[in-house]
Amino acid sequence: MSVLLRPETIKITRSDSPDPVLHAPAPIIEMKGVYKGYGSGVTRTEVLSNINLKIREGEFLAVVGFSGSGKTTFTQLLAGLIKPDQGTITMDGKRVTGPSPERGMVFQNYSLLPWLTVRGNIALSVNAVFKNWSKQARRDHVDRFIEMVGLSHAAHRRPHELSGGMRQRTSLARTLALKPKVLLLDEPLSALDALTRSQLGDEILKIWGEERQTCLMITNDVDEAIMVADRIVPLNPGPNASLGPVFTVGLDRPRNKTELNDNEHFKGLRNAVTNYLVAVRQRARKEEQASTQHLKFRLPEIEPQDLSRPFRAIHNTPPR
Ligand SMILES: Nc1ncnc2c1ncn2[C@@H]1O[C@H](COP(=O)(O)OP(=O)(O)OP(=O)(O)O)[C@@H](O)[C@H]1O
Repeated sequence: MSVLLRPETIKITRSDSPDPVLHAPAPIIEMKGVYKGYGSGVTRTEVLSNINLKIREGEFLAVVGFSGSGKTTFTQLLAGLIKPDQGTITMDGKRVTGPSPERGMVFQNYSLLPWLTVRGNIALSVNAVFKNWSKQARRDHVDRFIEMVGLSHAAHRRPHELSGGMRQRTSLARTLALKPKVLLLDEPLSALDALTRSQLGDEILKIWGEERQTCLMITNDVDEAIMVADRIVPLNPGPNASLGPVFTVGLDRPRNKTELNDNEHFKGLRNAVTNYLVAVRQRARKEEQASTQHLKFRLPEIEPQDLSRPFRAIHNTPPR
């Protein structure tokens, strides 16, 4: 099994594809020397370390990483929900200092308001962002996005009356309806069963194809990343997680999962990304073991006492 650990960009492209570097559109988002950790003193956790990334306008970028590596932290930084400890994040050349409707985020756990219907959840955001529009225009807009995610029949239902897939569709429609320039998807499919996951993945791609937003998806599934992305960036295991080399996907769209299973390019790319992730995890574990090896505890030299029969203590007590 070959392990790819080259630090430069790894390009696995079809020979007839245009060179993705030469034809690269301008970056819409740029992260420069970004560090982020939580807590202070001995409880401090360094999560992300020296993150440098350019997200190109209109591209679909997937960030893959193991659980706990800092993927959510990464998306929250891009969304402006949290601030870097060091470094800068810019969008269209302007510094990201807080959340903005220009960067829409779809969360792992739907985060819908339970007392509102599908329409109500979407309308709440639309009414807040497009205050200047007429009531009818806002209503039509909400209906358009409900239809886009195939939920017209369930528009009146509340979250507890929806399946996981329908909740995630509502969450997606709510974010898309704000017409963000950049769509941030934080493991949007991870809570779904395999079939719904694949269907909703296809729908996200269809919508992305129509709207041509810039899209960043976080996932822990390499196959899923290859199915959707133009480029894949691994997030190395934390603490102090940094980004790995960029893998260019270069497969024609639309991509068909069943057909790709026999595609040599797909298999090669899957192996390359998976091997990279496995190798960096092994290296991280070894480094962790090495750093804790000197922490050996010396046990005090004491004889353990048998406390299982407390009555012996009474019998052994010398007479007064
Ligand atoms: N608000 C916080 N305060 C303290 N530690 C945090 C906070 N948020 C995340 N962490 C820690 O940061 C690390 C990375 O968490 P994060 O949620 O970004 O990873 P993740 O890759 O998205 O994980 P998962 O795939 O399990 O969702 C973890 O060790 C987590 O415990």
